[in-house]
Amino acid sequence: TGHDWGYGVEDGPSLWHQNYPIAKGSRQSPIDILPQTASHDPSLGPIALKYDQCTSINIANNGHSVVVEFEDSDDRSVIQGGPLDNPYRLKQFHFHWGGKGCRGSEHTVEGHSYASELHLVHWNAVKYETFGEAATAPDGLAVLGIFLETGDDHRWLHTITDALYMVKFKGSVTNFKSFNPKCLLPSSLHYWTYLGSLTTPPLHESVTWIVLKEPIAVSEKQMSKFRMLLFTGEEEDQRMRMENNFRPPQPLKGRKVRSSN
Ligand SMILES: NS(=O)(=O)c1c(F)c(F)c(S(=O)(=O)CCO)c(N[C@H](c2ccccc2)[C@@H](O)c2ccccc2)c1F
Ligand SMILES: [Zn+2]
Repeated sequence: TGHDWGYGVEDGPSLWHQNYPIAKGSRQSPIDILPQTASHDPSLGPIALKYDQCTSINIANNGHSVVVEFEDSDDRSVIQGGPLDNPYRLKQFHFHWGGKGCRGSEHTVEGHSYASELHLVHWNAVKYETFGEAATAPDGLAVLGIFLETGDDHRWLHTITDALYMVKFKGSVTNFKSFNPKCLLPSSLHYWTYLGSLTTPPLHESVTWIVLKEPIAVSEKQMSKFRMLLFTGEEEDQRMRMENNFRPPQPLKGRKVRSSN
């Protein structure tokens, strides 16, 4: 069966509700963030990212995004603090991006889209046995979102963009060891946080979103390397460039967005 969803006219975000009715649920992501409306919550402490012992395994094109997977058999790389009651284990990170010079982020800030958005997906291994189990629990996942805007070259993103040619086709995977995503963080860890969902099917409403306020700068040349990836496999004759793999903002439905300071 493979995946029954995508980002095209025939299988895109506006149609996902047909196979995934939760798409019209009460805590869907992404959202448009309104900084003035976000309530500053003094009880919200800083987030802590303990990635120093992290172990990346591989980089893959899964037909929806480019994903770097991590070893998550112990608490070697976790996010904690902020709105989280437990440490959450880093499982993978991936990106969303647009077409040439267009919008591509999932979250927007007062309607403003960024060129791309990096998601670091973590799961609550304290309360749940497996990430699959965590992925369906209301407090199972924590995703750290980082905006990418075009500007100067990002010296560490090269490690990723230089590897993309090896995973051009859907289903391709290659070794990608000892990459520490700490190098992709902006200088400030100030954030907005709210309760939401995965932004791709199965759209489980299991995510505590932590979106950093400060974007990182990447060059247009680096962004263009993401766009040479393909949604399609090597054996398919119709080549489809991987771009605009983002879900648009979803209704807030009364949710509160909180702000660290
Ligand atoms: N924007 S988002 O963070 O919501 C997001 C994506 F946008 C996204 F593209 C992926 S994906 O893995 O690349 C393909 C969709 O499954 C995942 N991956 C899911 C996942 C991976 C690791 C740990 C938890 C969740 C996805 O693979 C998944 C969801 C539910 C159950 C199992 C796996 C994901 F979480
Ligand atoms: Zn994502």
